[in-house]
This record gives sequence, structure tokens and C-alpha cells, in this order.
Amino acid sequence: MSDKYDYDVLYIGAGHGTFDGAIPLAATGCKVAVIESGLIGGTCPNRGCNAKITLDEPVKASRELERLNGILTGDVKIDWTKNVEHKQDVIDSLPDMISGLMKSVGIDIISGHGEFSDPHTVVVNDKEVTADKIVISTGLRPHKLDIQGTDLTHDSEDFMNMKSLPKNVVIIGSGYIGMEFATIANAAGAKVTVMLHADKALRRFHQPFVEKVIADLEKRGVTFVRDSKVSAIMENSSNLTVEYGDDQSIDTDWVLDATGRIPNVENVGLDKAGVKYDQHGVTVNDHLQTNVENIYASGDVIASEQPKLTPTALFESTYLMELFSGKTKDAIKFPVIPSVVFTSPRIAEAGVSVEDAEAQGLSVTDTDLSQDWYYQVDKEQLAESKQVHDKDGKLVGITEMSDHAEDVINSLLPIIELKLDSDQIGRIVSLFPSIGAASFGRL
Ligand SMILES: Cc1cc2nc3c(=O)[nH]c(=O)nc-3n(C[C@H](O)[C@H](O)[C@H](O)COP(=O)(O)OP(=O)(O)OC[C@H]3O[C@@H](n4cnc5c(N)ncnc54)[C@H](O)[C@@H]3O)c2cc1C
Ligand SMILES: NC(=O)c1ccc[n+]([C@@H]2O[C@H](COP(=O)([O-])OP(=O)(O)OC[C@H]3O[C@@H](n4cnc5c(N)ncnc54)[C@H](O)[C@@H]3O)[C@@H](O)[C@H]2O)c1
Repeated sequence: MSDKYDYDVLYIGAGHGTFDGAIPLAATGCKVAVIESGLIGGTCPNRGCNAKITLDEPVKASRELERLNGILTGDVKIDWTKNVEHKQDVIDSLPDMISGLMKSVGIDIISGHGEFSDPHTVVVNDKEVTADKIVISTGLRPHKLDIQGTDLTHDSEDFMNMKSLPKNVVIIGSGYIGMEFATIANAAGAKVTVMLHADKALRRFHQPFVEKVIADLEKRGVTFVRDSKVSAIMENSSNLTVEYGDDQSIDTDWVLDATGRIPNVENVGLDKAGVKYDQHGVTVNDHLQTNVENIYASGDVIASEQPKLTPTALFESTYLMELFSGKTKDAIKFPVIPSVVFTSPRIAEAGVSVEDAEAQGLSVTDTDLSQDWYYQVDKEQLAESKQVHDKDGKLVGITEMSDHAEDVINSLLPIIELKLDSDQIGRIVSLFPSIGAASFGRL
């Protein structure tokens, strides 16, 4: 405990990059404060994962009903307004729940915008707060296209808060947000057009699976414009016109700019503290330490190759807790971080990708899951899995396209992360029948 400063550790930002580690750190007796300019919990609970997965639930359910049509009878429609209200009911209590956890271990929560004035001092609400160690955990914000009419576009948070669904929606960008929100808006009845930057969507995911998801969405009425080169958004008397390509245009009611997210490195006083950063985020070493000895960074704001996901932020903040509490001195050693895009079907993956496996000459097994009895229970047709095994026959990577994909990857993740051999895998018996049993059965 430091007498020289107000706090032992001060975090700027209250997302997963902070609270997953700050809470157990404070529980060890460390004096901790968190500065947050917006909602406690940050992006994931309030305008990211939790909000999005609630909006997706009726989409997932309606796909299942569609497959079981004839057995289940009657029309089902998604009521957009009710769905958004339900989402709000689910997430409304999360900031209070998270701040309650923080306060229960003695963390001081300071509402306001934090800005360094020197390496040990952050100014918030015109007051100086000092700390021995400071963690920059300020996350990302939506990128906005630098084109005429960019102010007429909306971001992912606006999308999830829309009280009614526009008839026509144009989505610029085909990454996670573009593809997930195209799925949700289409299922709820909007006419959706997705403008691709080049000719690929979800570039980091297995492209044959991505193309199957695109083909399915096309069958459902979504239009994909490849190499779109969107150049302007114009307002006309009744709606908007998106100009793209060589003199092409499309009329629409609503435009989502889903062209990525950029780090919150401005207006944090990083220059005053002498912290190095660039357009990709804050530069850190293998201890998540910046070039300034007492300043660290955690979560999305770090410039790194790790996926900008909640599991990454959670792991990093937990690592900093262990470092600050003296539990470790080692460099951070990232586990296999899985990822999933919540289209319907989902595409989820962990470990060595199919593309890397092929380049390294590793074996790749392709399984048509529509032939698996468990996937036939709810008539899943669009379901395929690719498993990568190393030269010793150990599972080192898996990617799956199916409506169960996130649960399959979660079930098999320990095998990849812990490098289990066949004897060890044989000791794991899953509940039956279950997706875990189905996935283990294919190993
Ligand atoms: C629409 C959407 C859907 C997503 N879905 C998923 C998903 O399904 N699965 C998944 O794993 N990830 C998902 N993500 C990503 C996930 O939300 C992030 O990886 C995660 O929230 C990162 O946590 P963080 O703490 O680094 O940043 P954030 O949660 O963004 O927290 C940063 C906080 O810092 C605050 N802040 C910034 N500057 C200052 C300042 N100067 N002073 C005080 N406070 C400041 C901000 O207000 C913010 O609350 C999604 C993201 C979005 C946008
Ligand atoms: N399921 C999940 O885990 C999940 C879901 C949503 C968001 N996220 C997180 O949020 C981050 C942001 O998501 P995102 O979808 O905004 O970013 P992204 O980086 O996944 O995708 C951005 C897309 O915009 C495209 N693009 C860029 N400039 C363009 C232009 N001028 N015209 C057309 N397209 C253009 C890119 O080619 C890319 O397809 C993700 O990186 C991820 O970390 C995760």
C-alpha cells in the first residue's frame, strides 16, 4: 500500500479490461479506484455482447422454428420494438450490478472523463487523482467513414436502440457487426443491403463457411455488394441515397457504418504522461506495461494481434491483477482465445485455422454435420466442422459453422488449450444426449 499516492492502482475505463481484475485485486487489500465517463461495465454489457445476444435470441429461435416447420405450426414474427425493450430489460441492471461488486470490495468509482496530467496523476472533474500504478483501459469507439454525408450514418449502439425497424437498411462493412446486424435486421423484416469493402466478408474467418452464410442470407433477401466503394450518403426529400461504385446508388431509410472500431487514445493526456501509442492503440510490452514504468494498458485499447474481444480483455485484466498482487512476475501468456460471429448459423473457431493448417501441412478433417443425428434433431442443414490435428494426432484447431457452434467450441476448447492426448480425452464423459457428447464423439 502506497502512502505517497491516493491509490495503489487507478484504472481509466470500467469495462472488462478493468473490472474482471480490479475486483479481485481490491479484495487482496489493494487500494483501487476506477474512473469511468460513461456506463459502468463499458461496451460489452451495455452496447456490445450482452445487448446484441439478447436481440439475437429471437432470430436463433425463429431459425429453429423454421427448420421444424410442419412439426411446429403457425407463423412466427419478430416484434422489433418488443425485442429492443426486452434487450433493455436484460441489460438495464448490469451497470449497477458491476458497480455493486466493485464497491463491495472497497473500489472507489469516480464518474467523469479522466486525463493524465503526469505519469502518476489523472485529472477528473477538475480534481487530481494520484496513483502508484495506472491502467489505461479506455477501449474503442466506432470508426466513421470520411465521406460526404457521414453524419447521416449510425453506429451499432444506435442500431440496438432503434424503437422501430426501418424498412430499408444499408450496412457499410461486413465484419462482425456488419454480418451479425444484417442477420438480425433481415430476420426482423428489414430489406438489408451489405456493402463490402473488397470481395470478402469476415476476413479472419474460414471463407468457405463465410460464403455459405452469405449465400443463405442472400436466399433470405439480403443483398451483398462486393467492392462497393461507398463514396457519399445524400439526404433527399423522403430518404437517403448511398452512392457507391462507378456512379451507382441505392435509396434507403437508414445507414449503419460498421467499418470497424478505433482506440480511445485521444483526450486521455497520453502525451502529457509520455505514453507511446499509435492509430492501433497503446503500445505495451509482454507485461502489458507501457514505455512509462508505472503505466499499463488492458483490453481493446492495446495495440496488439490479440482479437479485440471480451475474453481477451478479461484475461488481460486478470493477468494485471496477478502481476500487481505479486502472484506472478512472468510475461503474459495468452491462452487460445476462441471467437464466434453470431450470424445464424454461427461461425466459431479456436486454435490453428484451416488456412494455417494447410500451409503447415497439418491434417484437416471436414465433417458434414447435417449427417450427424444430433444435428438432425432440429433439422440443421447448414452445419459443417473442420478439425485440425497436429503430427502427433492432437487436436490443435477447430472451426464450426452451425447454430450450436459456440457451444461446440467451448466444449472442445480445453482439449486444445491443455493439449490433451487421447487417453486424457477418454477420461471426459459428457452428458448424453448433448452437444458436448456429439462433439466429443467426432474426435
Ligand atoms: C456491437 C458489439 C458487439 C460485440 N460483441 C461481442 C461478442 O459477442 N463477444 C465478444 O467477446 N466481444 C464482443 N464485442 C467486443 C467487446 O465488447 C470488447 O472487446 C470489450 O468490451 C472490451 O472491453 P474494454 O474494457 O477493453 O473496453 P470497453 O468495454 O469499451 O471499456 C472502455 C471504457 O472506458 C471508458 N472511457 C474511455 N475513455 C475514458 C476516459 N478518458 N475517462 C474515463 N473513462 C473513459 C469508456 O466510456 C468505456 O466504458 C462487441 C463489441 C461491440 C461494439
Ligand atoms: N461476436 C463478436 O465477438 C463481436 C461482435 C461484434 C463486434 N465485435 C468486436 O468489435 C470490433 C468491431 O467490429 P466491426 O464489425 O465494426 O469491425 P471489423 O473490423 O470486424 O469489420 C470492419 C469491416 O468494415 C470494412 N470496411 C472498412 N472500411 C470500409 C469501407 N470504406 N467501405 C466498406 N467496408 C469497409 C472492413 O473490410 C471490415 O469488413 C470487432 O473487431 C470485434 O473485436 C465482436
